[in-house]
Amino acid sequence: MTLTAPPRLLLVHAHPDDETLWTGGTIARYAARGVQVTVVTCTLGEEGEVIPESLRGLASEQADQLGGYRLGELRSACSALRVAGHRFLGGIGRWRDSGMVWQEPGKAAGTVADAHPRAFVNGDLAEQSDSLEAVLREVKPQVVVTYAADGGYGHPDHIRAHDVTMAATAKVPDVLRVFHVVPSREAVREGLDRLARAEGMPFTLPRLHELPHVDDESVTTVVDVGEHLPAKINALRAHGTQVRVWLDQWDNGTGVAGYALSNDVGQPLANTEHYVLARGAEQGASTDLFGGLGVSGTEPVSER
Ligand SMILES: CC(=O)N[C@H]1[C@@H](O[C@@H]2[C@H](O)[C@H](O)[C@@H](O)[C@H](O)[C@H]2O)O[C@H](CO)[C@@H](O)[C@@H]1O
Ligand SMILES: [Zn+2]
Repeated sequence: MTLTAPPRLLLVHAHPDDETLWTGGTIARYAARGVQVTVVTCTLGEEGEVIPESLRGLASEQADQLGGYRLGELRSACSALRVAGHRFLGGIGRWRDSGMVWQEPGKAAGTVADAHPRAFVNGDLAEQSDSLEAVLREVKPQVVVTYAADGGYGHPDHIRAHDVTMAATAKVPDVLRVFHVVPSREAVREGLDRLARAEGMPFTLPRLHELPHVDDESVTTVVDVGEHLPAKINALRAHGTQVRVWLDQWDNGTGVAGYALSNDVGQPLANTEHYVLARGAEQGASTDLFGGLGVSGTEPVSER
């Protein structure tokens, strides 16, 4: 019997919670198919806001212990999604959450956080790219996922994660495909319509233009994650300082699910996650990150 190594997927995310918010269904889907999934997180999320009143003392401007707490949330979420391996870029604590960039009239863009000496966006891009390259050469993923050049919604750490990933993967030829995870306009629109019809959602219902989204013509790959939404919901719940989950009649399997971050803006949970192929062969990639690569072991176990 010849043993072949399992297919390998590696995802690069900026903060603890992004792996689930952006790609939780995809991770659960491929892990369930025997794909070895590795998540690289670039910071500990130290500058995040804190939803539960009882935990607000952890915030950076108080005890500054949120990073350590979010480490525990991340581990629980990775377990719920069946992540096989996790790394912090440059090792745990190397890079700090840079904070959100804000623009006050007459003031330069930036935050107190991004003046921190370890702020991710202030780090040396070459050092950061070398760190990721080392992980890529160790893990040897066929497929890598990160954000598009705008970071998905403009957060400076997300933009830097994109830059680091594109620089590192360009130096590792064994990476057969690089995808950018993107918010599909149609999926966001349909999800907001579902939330609008549901009763009792406790969040502010935004309009489409208030949520990040891309034109669906740019989407190359639509991954069906419907059967893995329970795992994604459990992982979202693990990130309790950052996310609140709302389920409407979910137990009958046909309900409506949504979530909100600390800004209390409702966002839909969709049955699909969407990608733009940034590098590699497009043939076969329309519904499967590994489609057409001839990498066995990514089809459902029942179909083998
Ligand atoms: C999903 C994500 O990237 N979250 C980041 C983000 O958090 C948001 C930020 O605090 C914003 O000001 C809030 O309105 C929003 O609700 C938050 O989700 O930025 C944080 C600071 O860099 C980061 O820790 C968090 O993971
Ligand atoms: Zn983030």
